[in-house]
Amino acid sequence: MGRRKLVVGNWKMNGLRAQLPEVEAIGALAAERPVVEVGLCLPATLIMAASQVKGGAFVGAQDCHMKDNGAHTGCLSAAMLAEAGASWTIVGHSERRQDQGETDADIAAKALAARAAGLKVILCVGESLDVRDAGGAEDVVSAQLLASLPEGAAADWLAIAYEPIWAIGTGRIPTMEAVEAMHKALRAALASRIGAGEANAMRILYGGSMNGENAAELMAIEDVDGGLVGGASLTATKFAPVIAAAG
Ligand SMILES: O=C(CO)COP(=O)(O)O
Repeated sequence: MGRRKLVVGNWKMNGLRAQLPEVEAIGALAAERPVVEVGLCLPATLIMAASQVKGGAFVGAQDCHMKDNGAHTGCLSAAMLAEAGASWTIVGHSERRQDQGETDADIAAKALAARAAGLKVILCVGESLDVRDAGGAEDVVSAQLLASLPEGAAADWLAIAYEPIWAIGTGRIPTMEAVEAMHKALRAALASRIGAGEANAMRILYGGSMNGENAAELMAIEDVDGGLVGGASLTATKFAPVIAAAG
């Protein structure tokens, strides 16, 4: 189907300038493996310095505001992040949906703001453990995806990350069958909104305790087009086998 694998590290609230050598080492790994698209979504304070040493990796942000500018103390617009050197941003991570109370509508608006500033976007969705245990997680997450999907969603600027909340930072992952079923359902949901051609071209990443041990198996699943990686992206040593597993 020709979807280039996309492997992105999300450093969350981790990283000072002392970690720039890790960025540089990950950038070197990415340059060695151009078949995979590799990036790091960093704390905003590191974006500018990281873009000087990023090698073959792209540098991204972890969130952006939905407005271009204005009275929003402490927030950063997509244009600010782009100017600092970001070429991608995450929107809708479950930690922000939870900690900052972001709604599906907020997330769609953020994605549009990012696109308007020239950023590519990783839009995150995923279910809680209660939803997983109750059954029907595919329907719940598909509905969440369609509710937060921005207008004009297209594969050349948007990727989706499926991140089961209960798998984030826990060392637990769903069964391969469950991941396969979810990614298939999400692609079908995308097709219902943007058409089969665009949906087939769009990358759907898996995230949640992905590491060097499980990445190859996860990324071998037909509709898994890469990973959004937290803890295992913080050093080049840990991230290297995840990147290698993608191609
Ligand atoms: O939330 C995640 C990436 O956005 C996943 O984090 P972990 O890989 O640390 O579980």
